[in-house]
Amino acid sequence: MPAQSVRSLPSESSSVPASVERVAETVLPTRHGTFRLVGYRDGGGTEHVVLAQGIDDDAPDTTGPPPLVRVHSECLTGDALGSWRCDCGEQLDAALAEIAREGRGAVVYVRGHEGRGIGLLAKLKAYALQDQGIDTVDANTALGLPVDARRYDQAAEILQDLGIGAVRLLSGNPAKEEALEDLGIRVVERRGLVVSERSENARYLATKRARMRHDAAPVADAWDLLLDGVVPAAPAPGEAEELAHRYGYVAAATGQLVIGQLRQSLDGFIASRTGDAGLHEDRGDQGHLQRLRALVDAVVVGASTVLTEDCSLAVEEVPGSSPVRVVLDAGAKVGVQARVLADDGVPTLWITGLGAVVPTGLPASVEVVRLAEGDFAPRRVLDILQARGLWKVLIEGGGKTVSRFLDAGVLDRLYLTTAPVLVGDGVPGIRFSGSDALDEARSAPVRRFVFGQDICTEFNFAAVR
Ligand SMILES: Nc1nc2c(ncn2[C@@H]2O[C@H](COP(=O)(O)OP(=O)(O)OP(=O)(O)O)[C@@H](O)[C@H]2O)c(=O)[nH]1
Ligand SMILES: [Zn+2]
Repeated sequence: MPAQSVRSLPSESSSVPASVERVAETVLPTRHGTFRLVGYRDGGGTEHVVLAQGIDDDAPDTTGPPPLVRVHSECLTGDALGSWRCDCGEQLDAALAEIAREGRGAVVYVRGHEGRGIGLLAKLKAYALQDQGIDTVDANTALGLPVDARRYDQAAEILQDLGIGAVRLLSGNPAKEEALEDLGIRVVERRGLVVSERSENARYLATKRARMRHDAAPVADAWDLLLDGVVPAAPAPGEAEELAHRYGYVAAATGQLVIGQLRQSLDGFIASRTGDAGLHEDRGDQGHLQRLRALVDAVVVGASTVLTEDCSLAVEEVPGSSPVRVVLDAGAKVGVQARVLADDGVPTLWITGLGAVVPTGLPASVEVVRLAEGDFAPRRVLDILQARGLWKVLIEGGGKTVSRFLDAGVLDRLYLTTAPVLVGDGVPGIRFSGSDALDEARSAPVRRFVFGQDICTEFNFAAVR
């Protein structure tokens, strides 16, 4: 027999009137910023809280769109204990993050909603039944309890008390929208929050969709979140977790971030003495360089690298857009045929010397920046990029360029990958002025990644600055 779809009980079915009373007001600093915390008690004695930002009850802002609002049902196991059986904790976290990002909105944290209104211990009994194979809907019914006993009149009254008559609702549950509308709150938009689908919650999420009319929750793709500058709160084990672990710091960075990367032979060369740079062909780096490019605003290379490798510096193998290309080329030696100067929709900053002769007829996407000879110092280059809004920068090569940025002390991180070959003599990789005493040698906390036969060492210089 096909599973029956269930509607929640209408809010009128409950006997106790809400009639909320505002009891306390303070502030709550959280990892998403500081929220106004307002405490209410309803007519049945249940206590509720609201976390709000940018909401002025006395002078509601009627100019812009209505605020983001989440009416969040209490869930001790999900919200406080980090349970993966449901998506509550992740939704609460995502709602606070979105509200903080907009600087305006409210989470109404509704107590008494535990277990869709049946209470904590009844929910645990329902979990025990689910452990034996029945779904979340039938488990409540088997206990002789309603599938969904939640009422929303207290939430509606709280919103009205805060001067919020219309909302953009953060919820995947159409019943919440209908209940609020019935109670006089205008829902101009409703959308679910991004959550991770895991083996532990997959059945629960599927049942919510199939039997409780929930929308399909937008499932977080960890890489998409990182590209959007968001660190996934609870990435699924496996690739998502690895990506969040490796690159979360790039997504989270708010100010300037300068990352160097270089792949060299074990004895420290990037090419043979004739300039054969075949070392770069098989990177075996699981898309590491592509991912770094996709996460930064600009990628910087020296002219020699462009001349020997004719790289496009584009993001091609992973989802994401190509960063602005920055070519350091005092003598304007890079020819117009070079791929970095191609008219391929990716902007290029061609930084050349004052007297260098630059060909005419360059594509509009190429901006030529002129610098005096002594002005190619790494900090000066970074200032030029920053002035153009390019805050996250990857110094991609070659050996001289990365070494100059390292020597200038401007690298926050350096990925130095060593390939298991010995070149003996050739184009040097990392070389810098160094120091007489070994205890002054550059060091920093490191992480190591194995890329095929290569070892990549990530120096976190920012941690010791
Ligand atoms: N009875 C019961 N309650 C559950 C179960 N899993 C989560 N809950 C409760 O369900 C409530 C959340 O309801 P959901 O249906 O997950 O989501 P929603 O609040 O209706 O919709 P969203 O706004 O999209 O989160 C919380 O109070 C949880 O404690 C379960 O298996 N059985
Ligand atoms: Zn939950």
